[in-house]
Amino acid sequence: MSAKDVIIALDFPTREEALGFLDQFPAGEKPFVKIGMELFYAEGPQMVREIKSRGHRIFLDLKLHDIPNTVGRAMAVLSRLDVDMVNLHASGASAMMRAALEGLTRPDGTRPILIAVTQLTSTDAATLKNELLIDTPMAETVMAYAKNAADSGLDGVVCSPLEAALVKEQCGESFLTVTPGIRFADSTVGDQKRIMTPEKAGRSGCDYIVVGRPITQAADPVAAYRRAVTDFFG
Ligand SMILES: O=C(O)c1cc(=O)[nH]c(=O)n1[C@@H]1O[C@H](COP(=O)(O)O)[C@@H](O)[C@H]1O
Repeated sequence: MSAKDVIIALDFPTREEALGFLDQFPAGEKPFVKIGMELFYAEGPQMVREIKSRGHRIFLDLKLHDIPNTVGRAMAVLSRLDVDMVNLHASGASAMMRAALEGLTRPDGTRPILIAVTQLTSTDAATLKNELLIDTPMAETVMAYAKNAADSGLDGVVCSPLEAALVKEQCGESFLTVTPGIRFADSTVGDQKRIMTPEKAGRSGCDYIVVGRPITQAADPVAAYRRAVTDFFG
């Protein structure tokens, strides 16, 4: 199942802004995109269908986290949307992850890729210890969540690029690592804490890098996307 690609985070508040962004790409260039809470809450499932009909692969990033029954039933609804990847929080624990997998699987046995967020890339070691009250070091925490996700039958995790190689080592080469927290050396870091350049991420066992503001806020977004692709593939 392992693949490699750059996913653009379409973090826009309206359909017009999201489509306006995509319209800058030439007709034959169809980047893999992520639709997150902002765009989905604003525009709903129709936005997903419209972007899919334009030929993009879609990671629907809604980070589900609730009791197993609720997450399983919500995943069954999401499975009717033709998305390629969905996610949940691994901290919801294994019963929730198994319910999600079951809910997501369509009657014909197919389903989108399901990945689990381990620790958000905006969380650093101090926050982990002082606010989340997790005394285990970051890498060990991410690894424990990743193993739980793998044991629950999920396809991979969202982690920072800093942990990707270790996840691959512990959970197997085909277990996907989807990594936000990507910044060019000359990018603004913003709220991200565990970051890496696309170039280094490409050499660190990341299957997919998720890049938002360094592309969407660039003066030339198409050039910034191509720069990320070139750097990532090396
Ligand atoms: O699940 C995610 O996609 C995600 C997990 C995580 O730990 N960190 C993280 O930044 N993300 C998402 O990845 C994107 C990163 O955007 P930028 O920081 O603008 O590159 C955002 O849409 C986040 O919601």
